[in-house]
Amino acid sequence: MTARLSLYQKAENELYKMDSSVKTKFYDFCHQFRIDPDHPSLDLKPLKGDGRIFRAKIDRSYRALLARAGVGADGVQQWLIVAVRHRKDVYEELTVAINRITGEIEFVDLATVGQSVLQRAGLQLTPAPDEPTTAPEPTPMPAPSPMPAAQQAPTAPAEPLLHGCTAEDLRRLGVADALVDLALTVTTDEELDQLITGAPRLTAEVLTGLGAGMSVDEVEREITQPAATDLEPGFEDDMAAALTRTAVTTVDDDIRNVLAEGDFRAWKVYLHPTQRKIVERNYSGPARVSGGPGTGKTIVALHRVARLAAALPPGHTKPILLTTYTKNLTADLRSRLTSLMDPALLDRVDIKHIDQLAQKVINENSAPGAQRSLITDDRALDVLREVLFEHDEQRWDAEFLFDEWEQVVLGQSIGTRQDYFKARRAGMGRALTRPDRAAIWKLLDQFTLRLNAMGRETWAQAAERAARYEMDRARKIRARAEHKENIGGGDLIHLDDKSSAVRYVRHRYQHIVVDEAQDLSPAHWKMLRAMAAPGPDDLFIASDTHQRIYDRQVTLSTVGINIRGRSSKLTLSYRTTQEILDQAAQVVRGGTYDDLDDGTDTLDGYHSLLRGPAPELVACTDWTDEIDQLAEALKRWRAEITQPSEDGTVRDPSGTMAVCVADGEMAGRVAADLEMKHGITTATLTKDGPQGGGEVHIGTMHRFKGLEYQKLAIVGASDGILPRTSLIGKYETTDPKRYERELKKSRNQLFVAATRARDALRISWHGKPSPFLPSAAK
Ligand SMILES: Nc1ncnc2c1ncn2[C@@H]1O[C@H](COP(=O)(O)OP(=O)(O)OP(=O)(O)O)[C@@H](O)[C@H]1O
Repeated sequence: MTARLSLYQKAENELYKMDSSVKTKFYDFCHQFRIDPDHPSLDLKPLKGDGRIFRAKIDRSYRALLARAGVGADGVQQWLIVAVRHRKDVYEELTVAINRITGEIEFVDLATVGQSVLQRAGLQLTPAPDEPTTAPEPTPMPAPSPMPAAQQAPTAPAEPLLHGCTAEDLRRLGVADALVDLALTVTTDEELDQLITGAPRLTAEVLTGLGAGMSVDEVEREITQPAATDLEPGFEDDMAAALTRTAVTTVDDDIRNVLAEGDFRAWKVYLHPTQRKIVERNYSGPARVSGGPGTGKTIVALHRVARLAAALPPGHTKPILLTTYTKNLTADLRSRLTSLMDPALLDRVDIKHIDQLAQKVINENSAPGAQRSLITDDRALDVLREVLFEHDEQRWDAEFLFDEWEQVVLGQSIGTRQDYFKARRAGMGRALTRPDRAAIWKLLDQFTLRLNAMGRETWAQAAERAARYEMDRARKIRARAEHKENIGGGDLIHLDDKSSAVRYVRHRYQHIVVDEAQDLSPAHWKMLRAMAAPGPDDLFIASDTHQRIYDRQVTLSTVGINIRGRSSKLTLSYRTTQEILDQAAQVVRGGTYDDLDDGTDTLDGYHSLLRGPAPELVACTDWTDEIDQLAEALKRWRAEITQPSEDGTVRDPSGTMAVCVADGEMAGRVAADLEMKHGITTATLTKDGPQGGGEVHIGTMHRFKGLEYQKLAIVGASDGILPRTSLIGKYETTDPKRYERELKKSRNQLFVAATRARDALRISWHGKPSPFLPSAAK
């Protein structure tokens, strides 16, 4: 090998989409280049313009654009492929520079900037001359010629879109020099979008933020500063050092597999600098990452698990726990982690959903045959109703008491009547006097005794019991450590601690990583806290309280988890287009959201670089009309997805489209109507994942947590269904605080559902639209 070759991330993404015949020639090109970059068949030549950029021949039609990236420590010359272009699309207006904020190598091709902007800036693109033997080609993308005077708009030129910023501001924020003046001439959103599409990453993020109305200071705080790196003087000329900071793929014999993996590979390799910092930081205690939907919280959590596992000393235990709230998400985490990690290291990670973990603890602590079986909340409520009926109790209904039990009694692990008298009931609505509390305690006591007698317990009860066992275990570990310290260290074998179980008991895990943490209950947190010894990197929490869809509130500091000073935020959505994100943000706008602690969380700075069609908001006349129109949309989407690509491949549409509804009954109706009336095959989303082999996934909003689909339809978004007035309306007068909580839960469900869509979102209703869709009411 005489040259080391790397592939710029944007170039790799472009290559994924190219025809397989071009890819094959590209592999051959790379092979030849690494052996001898000066081989005559490659025809490596510097381009005019920037001077740092070279072009080399892949085949008759395609050219690789390359930059020299210094010499490696082993003396081998390094080259970076910044783009692969058809020879007709190579112009001289190309630049390679080192970004003053990130220190990364950035490539800018002005051919990707919109014509109107270039024209306004008075720029002409010059086709780069190709080999002289080539017959002259008509200039494929003629430089814009000035418009005839008669056609020129008589009105004053439109105001620049970024009129509040100066060139100096843009430079300070990290916009690539080659694009600063052009960005300031942009006058419409469309022009800005086009400029952003071809721009380097930080430039694109900064301009998107400014275009969305963020101030220069906000962009600096939310986008620029998190991406900043310490740079030595003279960094602008040190391409070899810049290469180490740039997201690239080293080109080796594996490049064929790399390109074959396509988009799937992106999240495994290219972490955003803000994501990478969170993954790589050493935390002195519990840490939290927050961020809107699709910003990569799960990706960060997975990479963090991989990094923690790689740092473990060799062994055969599972010192890392990766957990989340639901079963189907746990399966998803497992499959993504499997594709990210070496199997030997993966073996050191325990992947369990939170209830599975609680059950494991309970089983370990229960005598054989003494286990209680689980009962659903609905069934437990029936038992409570029976108790109330037998006591002829009418002051409080079963729902109120059940809520009180879950949120206050179990939520705060209250074990005695005296403690219940003192319990905090913030956010619970209806005030309760001391005699009220005495009566309620008695009723709840009867209720739990009855469940006990039936040999049953709810999930929340099981979680609370597991937390108590685990806290007890942690106390024993602490006592043993203190004892050992008091006696001056050493082995406890010959001392008074007779129980071998206590002697060998240890914390279950060294590191715990929690995804979708906003839905865990206080009992879950107490259990997790007790499972790892407090210390460096003990707990890592990924959450977004805007996506809390179960009625669980927790202040981590009250369960012994202190995340102060160890919180970070992600703001760039990798999943959703800006258009979908704007629609979804309307749903939760104006609400206040906690940060799992005493502070608040916002979606400030949340943005996307992806662009797509505006979400469709569709008013229908009745259910039949809604289903008919849905079926039409699904068929249209299917046709788009199965459109053959350049090389004739047709994509399998299964699992790329989904329909989301408010409840299970509606899911059944939609599936039956689509299948029977329209011949569209469906699969139902269950807690174990999609069941049935059909193409379109259908499920309730709860089931969509953490998932994503290329195209998604939300059906039945009517007033009365979102929110479900028949269920929660009664609280409006009897328990206004609970009413507010229920409304928020319902809003969050719609927010979660809407942000599952990657490219297309469609929301329909009949009757009056949901009040959570302000733009639909217009
Ligand atoms: N650095 C990255 N490069 C490429 N793709 C990424 C990157 N980070 C995240 N993604 C992609 O963005 C999508 C959303 O990521 P992820 O599921 O981690 O987001 P999230 O914040 O956990 O979302 P949610 O809160 O909605 O569940 C996924 O398809 C993921 O592969």
